[in-house]
Amino acid sequence: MQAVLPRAWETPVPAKPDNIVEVRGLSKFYGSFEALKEIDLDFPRGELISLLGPSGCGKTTLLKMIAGLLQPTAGQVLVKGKPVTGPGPERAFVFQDFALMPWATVIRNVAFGLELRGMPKAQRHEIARRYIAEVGLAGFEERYPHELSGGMRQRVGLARALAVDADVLLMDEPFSAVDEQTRRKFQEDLLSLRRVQRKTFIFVTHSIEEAVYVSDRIVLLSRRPGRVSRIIEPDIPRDGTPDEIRRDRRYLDTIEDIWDGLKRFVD
Ligand SMILES: Nc1ncnc2c1ncn2[C@@H]1O[C@H](COP(=O)(O)OP(=O)(O)OP(=O)(O)O)[C@@H](O)[C@H]1O
Repeated sequence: MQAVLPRAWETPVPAKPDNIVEVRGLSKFYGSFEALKEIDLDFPRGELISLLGPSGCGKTTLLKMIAGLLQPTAGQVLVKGKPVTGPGPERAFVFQDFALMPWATVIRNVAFGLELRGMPKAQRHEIARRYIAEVGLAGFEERYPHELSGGMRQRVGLARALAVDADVLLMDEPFSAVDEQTRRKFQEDLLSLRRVQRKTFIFVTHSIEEAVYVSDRIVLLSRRPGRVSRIIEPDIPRDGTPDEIRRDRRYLDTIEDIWDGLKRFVD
């Protein structure tokens, strides 16, 4: 009997993953010091991805190369399929110290990226007000950074990044400078922002718990020169309360599993 061959139009075409950022063969030397080695990574659109690894493994270096703030020694970063040669409007970097202008009000700080683009004041302030409200700072538009707590300044930094409507938000330890309560509140805000906006968040953290709690995907880097050691997709329930999630067996087991992998890199 003759074998029945599938006809061309019946052959399923595998869907191309929608990767907004692709990192290909990326290496970085600082002089003769090798900080990162041959990194290959895909960052799917709309996901929250964290970079985790021992101190000095090159997390910030990787983030800055994705931002276009630092040139790789070898390899390249592609954003929407195009090679990165410098910073671009589709990526916004939220700095660790949020780099707010101390002499400018919250609204001016949030609207600053739009001001640089030459957008008229009324229009940029309308947009800025929307994002200030979205990060929970309505009513603080006319305040100055020194009048705000660390957690509030952090939100201003986030609102500024959101206001320029970048597809990718790059965050270097966004939760490091605040107390635990603010940190947890901010994590919830980040998760709800991710639900409503289809942004891709890439962030550096030192906290395994935090990475597991907020991430769709965790990239674990090895000790320097940093390489991709593992990629973890935490399978934890997202529909419970924060306390329920933090008590869930899968959440706790994922933390344990990552710690097992990480502790061999710690001296
Ligand atoms: N401009 C620079 N010149 C020389 N060496 C650098 C420079 N920037 C970073 N390094 C070194 O490269 C390595 C990676 O630095 P990077 O800040 O990317 O690591 P990291 O994983 O973010 O560190 P941490 O977790 O401690 O914040 C470190 O050993 C660091 O000392």
